[in-house]
Amino acid sequence: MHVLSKNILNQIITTRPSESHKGNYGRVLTVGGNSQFGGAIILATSAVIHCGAGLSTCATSVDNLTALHTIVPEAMFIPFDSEYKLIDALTNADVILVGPGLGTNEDSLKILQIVLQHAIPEQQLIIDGSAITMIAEHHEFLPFLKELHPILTPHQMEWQRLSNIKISEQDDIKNTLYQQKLQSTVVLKKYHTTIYHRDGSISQLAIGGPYMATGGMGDTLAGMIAGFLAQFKLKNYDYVVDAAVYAHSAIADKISTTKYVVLPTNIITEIQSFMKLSVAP
Ligand SMILES: NC(=O)C1=CN([C@@H]2O[C@H](COP(=O)(O)OP(=O)(O)OC[C@H]3O[C@@H](n4cnc5c(N)ncnc54)[C@H](OP(=O)(O)O)[C@@H]3O)[C@@H](O)[C@H]2O)[C@@H](O)CC1
Ligand SMILES: Nc1ncnc2c1ncn2[C@@H]1O[C@H](COP(=O)(O)OP(=O)(O)O)[C@@H](O)[C@H]1O
Ligand SMILES: [Mg+2]
Repeated sequence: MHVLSKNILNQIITTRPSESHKGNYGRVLTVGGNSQFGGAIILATSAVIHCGAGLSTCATSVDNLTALHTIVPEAMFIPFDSEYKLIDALTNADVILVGPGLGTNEDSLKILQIVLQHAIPEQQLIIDGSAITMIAEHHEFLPFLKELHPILTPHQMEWQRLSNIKISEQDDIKNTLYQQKLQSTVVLKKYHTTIYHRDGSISQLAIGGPYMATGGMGDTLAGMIAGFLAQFKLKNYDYVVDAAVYAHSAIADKISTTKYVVLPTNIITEIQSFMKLSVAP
């Protein structure tokens, strides 16, 4: 077990080469946000953009279009119920995040199915929120995980649904056993979030705290992981995931010195300054 420290940040966050353009910093597709949970995908997409991904497209309910463009005009939009537009966007993405606020009804299920069928192992796939809950209920999706090797970001109840390991019984031995079966990276979100990597190594946070317990905090983390993966293209992406998870809680800790609770939008506002300060000297 490796306890993450701030050293991870300046290993990953580097000065950008002058001769570069948006295409060098990754194309991200975020998929989620039904008419009830639009905030989730807007937070995730905002986090992607504030981390520095080059181009971001949000596939969401048309109900969220005005809010999305008001909050992050940098994001492009496609309606997530247009099958051909979704497939086209999936084909063009380097990194795909599916699940924040997607919901779990028949329409959500169809969208998840399209994503899993059209993503390829060369892309980075992050699966969060409702998408994890649906995979837990539809075991026919499990073979896609073994083929695509995604990054799963469950909270403890989502992990219980997927793994059948009760929250009270979740420990590194049981968690690793199931995570290895899935052939996926698992970011198990909790007080001192633990990351189970595909090579069997485990990283853990020793930072973060209850001031982070606000809806949308996990959606923001998922967006940060996507934004980091899009631009920091290391062969060993484990370190990139570790860095994003560390940065999310480190920003929260910093804000919590002057604020009783830390909102996801507070984190998003701080990402750019925090990353600037984290570049290796
Ligand atoms: N602004 C928006 O649009 C927002 C949209 N959102 C979107 O909503 C969708 C549903 O996601 P969800 O996480 O809100 O609900 P769900 O999956 O049912 O889990 C909650 C259940 O699990 C239990 N529980 C136990 N341990 C837990 C733990 N450590 N962490 C958390 N929960 C824990 C918990 O127990 P209880 O609270 O009853 O004690 C409860 O019974 C998803 O797509 C998400 O992206 C949200 O992000 C909010 C902001
Ligand atoms: N007590 C806590 N200590 C540390 N981190 C916390 C605490 N409570 C919540 N968090 C963090 O907040 C996020 C919650 O994720 P999640 O439940 O998926 O939120 P949402 O789906 O509402 O966006 C995770 O990153 C988790 O680690
Ligand atoms: Mg969540």
